[in-house]
Amino acid sequence: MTAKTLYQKLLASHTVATLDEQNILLYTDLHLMNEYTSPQAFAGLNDKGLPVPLPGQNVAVVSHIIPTHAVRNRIIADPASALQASNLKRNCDMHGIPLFDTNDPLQGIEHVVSPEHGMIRPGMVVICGDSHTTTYGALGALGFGIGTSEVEHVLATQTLVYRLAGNMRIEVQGTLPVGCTAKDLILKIIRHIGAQGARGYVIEFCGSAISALSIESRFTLCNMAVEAGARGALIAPDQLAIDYVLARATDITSDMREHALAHWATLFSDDDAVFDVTHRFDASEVAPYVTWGISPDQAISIEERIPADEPEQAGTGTRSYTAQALDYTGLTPGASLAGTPIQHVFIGSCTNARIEDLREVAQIVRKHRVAPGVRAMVVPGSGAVRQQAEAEGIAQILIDAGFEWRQPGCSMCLAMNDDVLGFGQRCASTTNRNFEGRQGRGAITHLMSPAMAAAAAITGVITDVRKLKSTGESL
Ligand SMILES: CC(C)[C@H](C(=O)O)[C@@H](O)C(=O)O
Ligand code: SF4
Repeated sequence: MTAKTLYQKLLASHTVATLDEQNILLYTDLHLMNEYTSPQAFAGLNDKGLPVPLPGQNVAVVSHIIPTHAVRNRIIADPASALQASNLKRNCDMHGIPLFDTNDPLQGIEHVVSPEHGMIRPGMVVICGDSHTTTYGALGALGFGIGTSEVEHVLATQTLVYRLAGNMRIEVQGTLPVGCTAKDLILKIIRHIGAQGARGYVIEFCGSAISALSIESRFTLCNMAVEAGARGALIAPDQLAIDYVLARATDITSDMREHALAHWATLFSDDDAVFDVTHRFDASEVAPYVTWGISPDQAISIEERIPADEPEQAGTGTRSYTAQALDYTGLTPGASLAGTPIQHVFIGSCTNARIEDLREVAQIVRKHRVAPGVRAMVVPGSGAVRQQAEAEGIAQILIDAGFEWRQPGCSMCLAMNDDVLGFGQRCASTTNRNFEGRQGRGAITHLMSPAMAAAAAITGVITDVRKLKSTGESL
């Protein structure tokens, strides 16, 4: 038997048919949907009069357009968004698809909600019309985003035509320094391999630093793999991942458990498996990372200087991407990012709005106040996260510090609801994309960890959280 990577094993167990050298028909265990990328797919299906044969293997969550004002009954004021939500409900009802609707107490961001309920399990193929479906690699599931036409195909057949990807391994050995998190690690990785550095590949993360990460930190890591262009991200499931799943997947009976455990034990890359590309990183070299530009790979450690402006792309006469980015973000080449004033702090998104993230923020802002002139909001990733944070007293710490404590949703991660930043506003954000206008027209996004965003909130400027700790200002 030839040695296989974990990715190849997952493909082998889900291949319905080989179509040609590059494409297979892939079976999918779970299809997640949101209100934003599903309407045309349902319309196509309904026009053709096709049923959804396996409705229980599809789940929908209202994520993107939902308002996050802290009121009990959320009403979507924007007519187009309200229509998307009501269409989703109608389509789910029609086809018997489970839905976390607008006012479901467990609603939230689809990628936060689904693992919480034990829906994501090692060895699964999970797809969604959303690029951050790579998140599920944290549990040893192959997750990836699909387009709307594919959503229709999946609804009708639970399969899709899948173009094979290459195998990339990213090995991280060593220990993350104090004050550094999975977010800093992934920003460093993306900075080094580039926003297209994993294009065409599924990344398998491995090494002692990866094994040492909590499951929530692994979600953060795999979530952002797509920002390096990856078609998927995987971490071989270990005991931590198995315990996480078994604690939540209450439908796994004791008979099924033995079978599941035996299967999950096979989910690793064989020793002799061949990777097309391997990158190695040393976790001890990670420092808090912050983006300075308009692409997630335009990131530097807080100790570095903003890169020099390259006036034009060599010989092309067109402005370099660095120059364009600096123009947009209004930063000075050669200056330090530390000390840059921010007007807004956003703690949220499928990258960093889980309970561990909020605990970390609370620990830093406890007994502090959000700096004058700064608006800071926390948007929990799901209703369950929100409830837990309230039960643990975290919400109160955040409120006492002056944060807005909001209802769950995507919110200002992409400003598709009414949480939109004003022109020229600079935001310390725990999200995953810093594209131009992502959080509002003319708004500037600095991606960073929850700890770094917390430090920015209480100081009003981009701040090295490690310095804050060493001066005893926090805790
Ligand atoms: C709206 C959706 C299609 C999009 C995605 O695919 O990722 C969004 O979630 C994002 O983060 O930009
Ligand atoms: S939280 Fe942000 S990145 Fe995640 S699904 Fe929503 S919009 Fe996309």
